[in-house]
Amino acid sequence: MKVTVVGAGAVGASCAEYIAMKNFASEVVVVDIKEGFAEGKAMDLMQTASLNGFDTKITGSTNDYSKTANSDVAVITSGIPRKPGMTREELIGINAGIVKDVASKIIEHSPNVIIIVVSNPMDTMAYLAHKATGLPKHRIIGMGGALDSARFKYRLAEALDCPQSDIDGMVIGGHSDTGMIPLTRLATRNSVPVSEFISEDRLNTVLEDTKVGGATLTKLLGTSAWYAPGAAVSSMVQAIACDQKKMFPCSCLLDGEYGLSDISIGVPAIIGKNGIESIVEIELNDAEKNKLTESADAVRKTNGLLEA
Ligand SMILES: NC(=O)c1ccc[n+]([C@@H]2O[C@H](COP(=O)([O-])OP(=O)(O)OC[C@H]3O[C@@H](n4cnc5c(N)ncnc54)[C@H](O)[C@@H]3O)[C@@H](O)[C@H]2O)c1
Ligand SMILES: O=C(O)C[C@H](O)C(=O)O
Repeated sequence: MKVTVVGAGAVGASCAEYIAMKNFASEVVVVDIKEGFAEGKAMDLMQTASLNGFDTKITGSTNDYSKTANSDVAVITSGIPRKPGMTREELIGINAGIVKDVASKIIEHSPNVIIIVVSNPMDTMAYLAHKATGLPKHRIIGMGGALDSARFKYRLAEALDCPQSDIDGMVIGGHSDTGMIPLTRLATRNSVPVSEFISEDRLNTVLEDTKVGGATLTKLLGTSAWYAPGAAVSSMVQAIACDQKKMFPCSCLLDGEYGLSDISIGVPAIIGKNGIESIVEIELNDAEKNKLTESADAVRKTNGLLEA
C-alpha cells in the first residue's frame, strides 16, 4: 500500500506519522510546495522508525508528483488553516485553487487512487475535487465526521466521567461550526443511552462544545489542530488499506441518499478497499432531518462561491 500525503504541514506530518506508527503501509510519500520542507519532515519521521518500531518508508518531495506514481490512497492536506476568530469557509478563496490543482496532479500519476480530502472548507473542497477530477464518487472521501465524532466522544466521556472506550457516538452533517449534527439521541455508554447518565442541559453543552471543537482548539493554539485530525485520517487510510469495512461518518457525494443530491456532506459510510463501499442510511427523526437540510443548505451556499 502506497500512500501520498500532500501538504507536509501540521496535519500532513501528523497523518504521515500515525500511518507509519500503525505499520500497515509500505510507503508514504509526503509532498509540499515549500522547497525541502517535505523532505525534511520525511527524514525527521524516518529517524523515529527504529525508536517507534515501524517499517513504513517515508519519503518527501518538493512538488514532484512523479514520486507519488501509483499511489493507492492520496490525502490532500495542502492549503491554509484558519486563525482564531475565522470560520473554515473563509479559507475557500485560497484553498480552492490549491485543492483543484493538487487533485489533478495526483490522478495524473495515480489513475486508480482513492482521495481523502482534508483541506477546509472540507465538504466544499471534496465537492470541488469531484468536479475537478470526475473520479467515481466512491473514490473521493472528505474527512470531517471521523474527527468530529472523536471530539464528541471526548466531550461525552468528560461529561459522564467515564473512559472514552465506554462511549459510542457519531456526528453527521457539514464539517463547520454551525453545520455539525452530533447525534445525541443515538449516543451510548456501553449500549445504554447517554441521556440515562446526564441531564438534557449537560447533553446540550456537550453538543455545543462538539460543534465548536475546531474553533476552541484554534483559539488555544493560534492555528488549527493536527493530532486528532491526523489520527482520524490515518484510521480512514487504514480502513482502506486493510479493507476493514469500518463505518465512518465522512463527506460523500450524495445521489439521493438522505434526500440530497449533488452535494458532498457528512453521512455514515462503510470504508473499505474500494473507498466508500456503501452509504448507510439511518433513520433520523424530524428534528435531525431538519438539521441535516439546514446543514446541506449552508454547504451549498459555500459551494456556490466556487463559481464566483
Ligand atoms: N477536515 C478536517 O477535519 C481538518 C482538520 C484539520 C485541518 N484541516 C485543514 O487542513 C489544512 C492544512 O492544515 P495544517 O494545519 O496542516 O496547515 P499547515 O499550514 O501547517 O500546512 C499546510 C501545508 O500545505 C502546503 N501547501 C500549500 N499549497 C500547496 C500546494 N499547492 N501543494 C502542496 N503543498 C502545499 C504548505 O506549504 C504547508 O506546508 C487546512 O486547510 C486546515 O483547515 C482540516
Ligand atoms: O477547525 C479547523 O479549522 C480545522 C479542522 O477543521 C478541525 O476541525 O480541527
